Amino acid sequence: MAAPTRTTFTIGTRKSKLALLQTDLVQAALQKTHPDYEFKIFSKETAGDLNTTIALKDFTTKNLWTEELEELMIAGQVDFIVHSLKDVPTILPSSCILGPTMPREDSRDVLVVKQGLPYKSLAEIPAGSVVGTSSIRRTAQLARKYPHLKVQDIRGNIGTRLSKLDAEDSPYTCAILAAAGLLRLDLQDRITQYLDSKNSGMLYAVGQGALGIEIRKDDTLLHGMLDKIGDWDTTFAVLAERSLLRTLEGGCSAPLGVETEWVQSAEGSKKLRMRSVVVSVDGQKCAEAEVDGDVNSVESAEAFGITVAKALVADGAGEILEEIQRNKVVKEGVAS
Ligand SMILES: NCc1[nH]cc(CCC(=O)O)c1CC(=O)O
Repeated sequence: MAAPTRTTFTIGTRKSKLALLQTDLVQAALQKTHPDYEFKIFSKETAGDLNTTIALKDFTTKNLWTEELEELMIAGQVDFIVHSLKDVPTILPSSCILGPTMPREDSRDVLVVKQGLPYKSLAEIPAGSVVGTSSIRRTAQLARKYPHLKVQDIRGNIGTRLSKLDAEDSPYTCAILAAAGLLRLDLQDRITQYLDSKNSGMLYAVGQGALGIEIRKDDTLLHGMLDKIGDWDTTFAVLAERSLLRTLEGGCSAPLGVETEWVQSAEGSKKLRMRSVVVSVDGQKCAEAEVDGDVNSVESAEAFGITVAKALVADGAGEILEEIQRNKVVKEGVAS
């Protein structure tokens, strides 16, 4: 007798407002392509949600946001997990894979100015002002391009960060956040400036703005279903970005920025253009690469990521990353 057909699926997610909203997007898309199936949501607070004091870059475990949900999926309690792709480690447990990626939200970082202050761009923020961010990537790029600004940690969910920024006695003049989170939460009014390579030299995180749908590797039924809501342009772009990050082996704490776009080449073919930067935390050293690649399959996307990594290493990225790794080892040695 054939195995009974599964018609009910449980989606695992973190409990934050943004995570739940993103899960709703995936649920709605699947419900549309598979109207006869039922998609339930199981939400859970993860270690990453609960600990908001330790600086993110000092965590040694890299998958604070993903590990517990993965365990539930491997145990069969949930069928797939919806993540913010940028929080998903580049190496997954051997029994898990990412499914196709849905169209990406705006992938850029944005400037958010404290309520009541008049500044319209990062360039207008006065010297000595404090920028709120806890990301090593944003800190390093700010140190490089805006050395006259100071950076201070700002932690928590997006709503929490905005309240910390706006608090009357807050030290911050502005904060840098991902556009995607603000747009999804209907907080577009708070976006003062979209940041990119041209207007500010700020590149975004690998996978930013995209959703990562993680499934069990052997779940071919679900993989086939996700194919119907996936978008190849997004899937190939984020595969290439993740391959670049994996190759550099910096994990989620690498000060790596990317900017990926599809461009029409002179010969009329479509190419994936990737700008990338690795910056030392103090902003003193910087490696950059801009490469166009023929990307039209999972394999060519991953190969392209490796090509970009090589170009970055040729420009000095290896030394910068080794130095960060050395400092980490020293820090952990002192702490233990
Ligand atoms: N680092 C936390 C995080 N993970 C995902 C998002 C939302 C944007 C996205 O999906 O990329 C954010 C907030 C931020 O960086 O401002």
